Amino acid sequence: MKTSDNQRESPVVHTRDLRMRYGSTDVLKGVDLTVGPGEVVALLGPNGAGKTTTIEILEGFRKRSGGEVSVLGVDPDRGDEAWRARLGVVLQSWRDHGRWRVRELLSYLTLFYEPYRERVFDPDELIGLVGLTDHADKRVGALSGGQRRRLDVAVGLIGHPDLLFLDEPTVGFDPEARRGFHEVVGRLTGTAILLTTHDLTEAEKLADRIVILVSGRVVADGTAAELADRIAGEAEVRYRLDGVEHVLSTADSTSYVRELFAEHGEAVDDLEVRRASLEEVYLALVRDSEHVAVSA
Ligand SMILES: Nc1ncnc2c1ncn2[C@@H]1O[C@H](COP(=O)(O)OP(=O)(O)OP(=O)(O)O)[C@@H](O)[C@H]1O
Repeated sequence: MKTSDNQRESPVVHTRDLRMRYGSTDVLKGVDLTVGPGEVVALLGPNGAGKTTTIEILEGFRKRSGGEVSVLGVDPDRGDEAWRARLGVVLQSWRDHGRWRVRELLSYLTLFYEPYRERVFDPDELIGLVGLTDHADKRVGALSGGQRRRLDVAVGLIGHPDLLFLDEPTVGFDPEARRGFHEVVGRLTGTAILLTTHDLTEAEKLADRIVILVSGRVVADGTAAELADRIAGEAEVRYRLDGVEHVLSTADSTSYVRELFAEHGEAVDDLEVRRASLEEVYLALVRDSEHVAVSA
């Protein structure tokens, strides 16, 4: 679903001036965050920026110091079981369930969701979706790190959540497992997702919108392309003409390429148009924001 469509409906997550203080340290300094129905939002930021703290407040695991928070229309500090059953949570690490078997655990968890949800996942369907079919009868404690993480994702999804929190979901995945996970997320429909990650390729691939948090403040919020426009209005165009390589920067690469072909047609070879990568955009925004935070 497109961001513009989502924003017309009431958001599944909405915070205004969210604040968190540990002792005398302010770690969230007025965070405004919105996630629309079915929207996938990536929360990025350096270590210690406040991403996990934000997610834990939204999940109802941590009590905020100030500001307004609504998750699925409810203040997380007052969320009941029925509210919790609409959420899926994949934390950074779980330490429980080692003696359970994969299918057994997921089947058991459906019992919690069934009284509240119209639809829960069939455990075997979900096991297939996360690529654990060959391990369905294994004890959880005997899974590899990556297999364990796939199970974590399955645990988060079993109740067919309206909103799924994923805190660094693919840490420890091999490239194939990561791709498998991205496919799983891509196939989910009707579930809004708020994920944290340090993998910018993952953020760009999965997210409709990217929110960058630095030192407890949102410093950027938009699609990857919108963020790129903020720091770099120009794209780099490379091509080869009569065997000679040309490289130039232009603010209107579409018109440039159109004119290039109109003039030279098939003589143009190896054409490449490159905008700033999300990594370049991210590093520039974080650098600027940290500079402002230090000099303020
Ligand atoms: N229980 C706590 N008591 C005191 N300070 C805390 C507590 N939990 C987190 N902090 C501090 O709050 C700040 C934000 O931490 P948080 O875990 O939210 O950051 P993060 O953006 O998720 O970082 P990372 O990318 O490293 O996971 C950090 O400076 C951290 O040391």
